[in-house]
Amino acid sequence: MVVRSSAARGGQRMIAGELMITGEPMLALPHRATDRLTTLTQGAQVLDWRSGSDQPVIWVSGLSSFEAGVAVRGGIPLCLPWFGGGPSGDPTPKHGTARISDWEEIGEHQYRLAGEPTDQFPHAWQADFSATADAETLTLRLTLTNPTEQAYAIEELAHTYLAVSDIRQVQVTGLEGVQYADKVPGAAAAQVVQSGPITFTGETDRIYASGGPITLHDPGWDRRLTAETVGASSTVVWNPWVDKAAAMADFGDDEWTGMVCLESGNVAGGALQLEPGASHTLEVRISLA
Ligand SMILES: O=P(O)(O)OC[C@H]1O[C@H](O)[C@H](O)[C@@H](O)[C@@H]1O
Repeated sequence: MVVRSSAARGGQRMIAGELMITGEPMLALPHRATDRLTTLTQGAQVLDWRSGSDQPVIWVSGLSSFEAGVAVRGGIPLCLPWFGGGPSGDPTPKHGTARISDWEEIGEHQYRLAGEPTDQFPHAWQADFSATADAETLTLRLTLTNPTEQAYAIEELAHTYLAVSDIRQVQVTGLEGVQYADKVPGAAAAQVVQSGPITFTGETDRIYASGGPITLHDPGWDRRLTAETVGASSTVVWNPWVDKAAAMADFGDDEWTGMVCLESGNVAGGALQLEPGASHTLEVRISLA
């Protein structure tokens, strides 16, 4: 099922809670909508945060599919137990199994998933996720537990899609002097050090070796958003720009101007090492500054 695009809704951004209120059968996936938050059972994915800002904070593509087993384009997918193609580049599905799995709802915006060993990731794991929000702050908590008797490395990432007025006008600060791997095809393989604020002038896809804190400055909406973390060693920054946006079926050709992904977690060289029986909690707080 394809949710009608924002354009088809008269320029209004699709707001998941609104779907409940109007009773339109548009959001086919099981979800929970409360005053501030909408989360999906699939992926334990935050779909919307109705903050105190006049403008949306969380971005969802007007072309996203909301079919079971298909990744939703937008919100906050959780990439787990690997990110991208994992350390070897081989595992599929991309970004791990968690975002397309049904989690068990154990409370209001609280979910649990018991990951079974697979060929791609031959270890059991458990994930507990919760999201809480008020007008100023959205807080995510993801606890990973290794229930096995073997230590292993595991990747995790809160893949936050943020709405912006115009990607060409925004800046991200907080990663100055931090090393990053540039994943844009054709980029040099060597690590680069960030010099000054991040600005966007083309396809951007980077893994920074720092969990922040970072600030997104959006002069067009006269807004600043901060992302503070506990237990994160990586930040991924992504905007597909023109060609990659056009190549994605679930991404509007012009939508790249209105979004940026600022993703927090532990990936690549910063993957978690989990000892037998050990747990690790990642906390991400996104606030209006
Ligand atoms: O299209 P998806 O599988 O949802 O991935 C969307 C994007 O996610 C991350 O930001 C990666 O760094 C990008 O390389 C990727 O293109």
